[in-house]
Amino acid sequence: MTPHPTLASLGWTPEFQRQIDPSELETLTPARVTGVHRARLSVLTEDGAAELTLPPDLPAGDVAVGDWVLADPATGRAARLLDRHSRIFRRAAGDASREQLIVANVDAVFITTSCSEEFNEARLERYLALCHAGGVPPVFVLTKIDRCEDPDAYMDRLRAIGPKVPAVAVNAKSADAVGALGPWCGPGQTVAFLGMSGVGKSTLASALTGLALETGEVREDDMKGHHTTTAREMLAIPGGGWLIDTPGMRELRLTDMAEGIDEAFAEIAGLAADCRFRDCTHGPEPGCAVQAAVKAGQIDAGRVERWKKLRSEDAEHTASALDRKRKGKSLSKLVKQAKRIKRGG
Ligand SMILES: Nc1nc2c(ncn2[C@@H]2O[C@H](COP(=O)(O)OP(=O)(O)OP(=O)(O)O)[C@@H](O)[C@H]2O)c(=O)[nH]1
Ligand SMILES: [Zn+2]
Repeated sequence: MTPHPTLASLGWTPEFQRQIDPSELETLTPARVTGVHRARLSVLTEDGAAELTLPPDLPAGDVAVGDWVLADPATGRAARLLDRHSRIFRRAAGDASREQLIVANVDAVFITTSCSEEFNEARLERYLALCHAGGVPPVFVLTKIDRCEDPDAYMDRLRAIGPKVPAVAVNAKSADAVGALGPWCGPGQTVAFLGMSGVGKSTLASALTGLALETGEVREDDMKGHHTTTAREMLAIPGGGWLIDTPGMRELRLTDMAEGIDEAFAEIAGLAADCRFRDCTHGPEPGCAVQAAVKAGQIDAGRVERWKKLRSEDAEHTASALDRKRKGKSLSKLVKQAKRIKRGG
């Protein structure tokens, strides 16, 4: 039988403690969300796994795996949602101003890529932007180094797009892989994987958790039997941490992401502040600090082009979503008017 977890081992920190009044703890219990269902949450508390109902003012869409709630054991309800320190989100369909939460309270995201044709700067920069937008520290994980002549060349390319992002190189199938990810998977730490299909995420996730995850399934038995600390979407890492592996995380598409772009391209965004014109397109106009830096060989021209492309895509995305929203509003106005006319009002 697995011993019951402590709050700290579940990822509870002083940051969450500060959000609650000590008197609240007389009746309420902190609980980590391990599954979000239509009207119900699966959680882990110091007493083990439990199911909570949702209060009317807390829709399931506002809660994500990884969140902390205060549970009321008397009613079996989630009484209150605590502020999260990080999240992965995408834009809600049709409304770019609304966030659709994917996961919450993640301490590190492993942006996973391999030493192969799949390696793509533009895509990795998008993943970085997604992490920055949600306040999640990224870590680069380069896989398949055993199949490559010169993994260092790939490491150099990673350093070029994220000089401050920690990077590790592994053979995901070797016994050392778990140790390489260890620094981010200590007690109470929560991690998740991002990356294209086939780069080795499942291989690494299986190695970390000791579960056979290749099939994307965890047997029902494991839920009821001995592994009471293991939920399907938040998996215990022996020796401490937690791996969040939700369908939402797996299905995250790169076109969904927003913001975080200027942080992923900090050195370029910083220069743009020095352009002569405030609305500089960083193209042919005079006094462009970005183009000047390219000419001086201080920044990479390809990277500037990718930055511009991401920013224009982002602007387009936001504009079209706003447009749809406006159209939706005017349509509902028309419908209301029509109803009024019908009623003779
Ligand atoms: N030689 C070698 N093979 C690897 C490495 N990482 C992954 N593989 C193999 O590559 C294939 C795909 O790995 P997965 O772990 O399933 O990749 P994934 O990212 O989970 O892919 P999806 O499940 O489709 O998202 C498997 O056959 C792995 O055994 C590595 O570092 N070295
Ligand atoms: Zn400029």
